[in-house]
Amino acid sequence: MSYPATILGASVALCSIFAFVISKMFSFGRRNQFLVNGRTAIITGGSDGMGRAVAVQLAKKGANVAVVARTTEKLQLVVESMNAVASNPGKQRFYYISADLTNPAESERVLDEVTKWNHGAAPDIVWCCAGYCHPGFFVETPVQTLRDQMDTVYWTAAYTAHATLRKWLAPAGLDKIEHASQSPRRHLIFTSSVLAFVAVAGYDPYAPAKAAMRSLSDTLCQEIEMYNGARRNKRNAAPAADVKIHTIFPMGILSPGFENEEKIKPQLTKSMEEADKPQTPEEVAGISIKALERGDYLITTMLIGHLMKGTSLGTSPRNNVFVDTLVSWISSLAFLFVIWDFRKQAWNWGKKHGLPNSGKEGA
Ligand SMILES: NC(=O)C1=CN([C@@H]2O[C@H](COP(=O)(O)OP(=O)(O)OC[C@H]3O[C@@H](n4cnc5c(N)ncnc54)[C@H](OP(=O)(O)O)[C@@H]3O)[C@@H](O)[C@H]2O)C=CC1
Ligand SMILES: CCCCCCCCCCCCCCCC(=O)[C@@H](N)CO
Repeated sequence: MSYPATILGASVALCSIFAFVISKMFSFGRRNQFLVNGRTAIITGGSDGMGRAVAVQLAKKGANVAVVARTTEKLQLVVESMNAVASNPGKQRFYYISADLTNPAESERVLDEVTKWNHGAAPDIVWCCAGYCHPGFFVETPVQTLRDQMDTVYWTAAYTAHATLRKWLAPAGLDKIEHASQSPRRHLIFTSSVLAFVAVAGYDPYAPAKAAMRSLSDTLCQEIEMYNGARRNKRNAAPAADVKIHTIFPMGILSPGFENEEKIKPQLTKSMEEADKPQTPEEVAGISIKALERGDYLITTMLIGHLMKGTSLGTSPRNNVFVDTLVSWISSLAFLFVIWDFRKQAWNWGKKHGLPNSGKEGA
């Protein structure tokens, strides 16, 4: 092992032990911040991969769940799985809607249809998981694919958020405004990627859309406080419940989507992300739900993910000021090495193999 790698490893290990101890100290005895039992959730992209795992786990915890995606057959299977694990089989209800969420009118239809199904009440939890990744180098990728990625990754989430927040933030009649203690908060959850924190060559069509989602999340997270504050103004109309925003930043997830992306992923990209050991959708869903229960805002699912977030905290609200600050100090040093290493890997790749398509027919 080389000298910088040893120092890096030692500091990472020390930092994680320290961070773990401090975070345990702070979270001891805290209330569950993500109540799902008896509440109603929409999961977009709920027919496969992480979205499906989230849907099944929320069903297990007692939620009513509506899953949304395009393919009906897969959605029906998920409804069966949710029925099989429901903790309160007589009472819980499950539903699916086939919709292409790249169309904003469809996002509105989904919210309206679920509200109707939920006896006229808007859902309590909306978790955006829809999306897939089309990796490739920028100039090798047709412009239409670049646009498609923005549509499926960013816009499906932004449209869903827009339709949801328009319902949640509409002023309720004074009699409908409930005290924070009576009405648990509503949660809007985005699913981004660690690629919003750290650049990896070959993710040009996809990473910008995930970074845009993080920016929307940060901006909303600030703006939503105005609406939450308005609920403490006793004289005027205000939203019926407080709203919290969260974003999940997974590393690789062993899903059908991931299998497809592996088939077209450039070798250089594969070698850069070698340190990533993909997790199962169930692991990612479970870790994310635990973090939501702690009340976390920007959520990563494993050590390398925590470090990638640490180097890119910017002005995002912190989960824990001490732990996040400590990790960001370590990360900012560790990534000085990674930035240099990634650029060197790219340069060496070109030197060894030439242009990406050289030697291929029609290049
Ligand atoms: N897999 C990975 O390595 C990583 C994934 N992520 C992100 O996590 C999320 C889940 O990924 P993953 O578990 O791989 O999911 P999958 O690719 O396995 O499943 C994607 C889901 O989204 C649905 N979907 C796709 N396009 C649309 C659309 N236009 N309208 C409605 N639904 C749509 C799919 O159903 P259907 O096709 O029937 O519409 C399916 O339910 C995605 O946002 C992804 O970008 C983040 C980091 C890593
Ligand atoms: C000391 C710290 C060392 C850190 C090394 C950095 C390692 C980079 C790993 C990159 C992982 C990229 C996962 C992409 C997930 C994703 O979004 C796609 N699969 C799309 O679906």
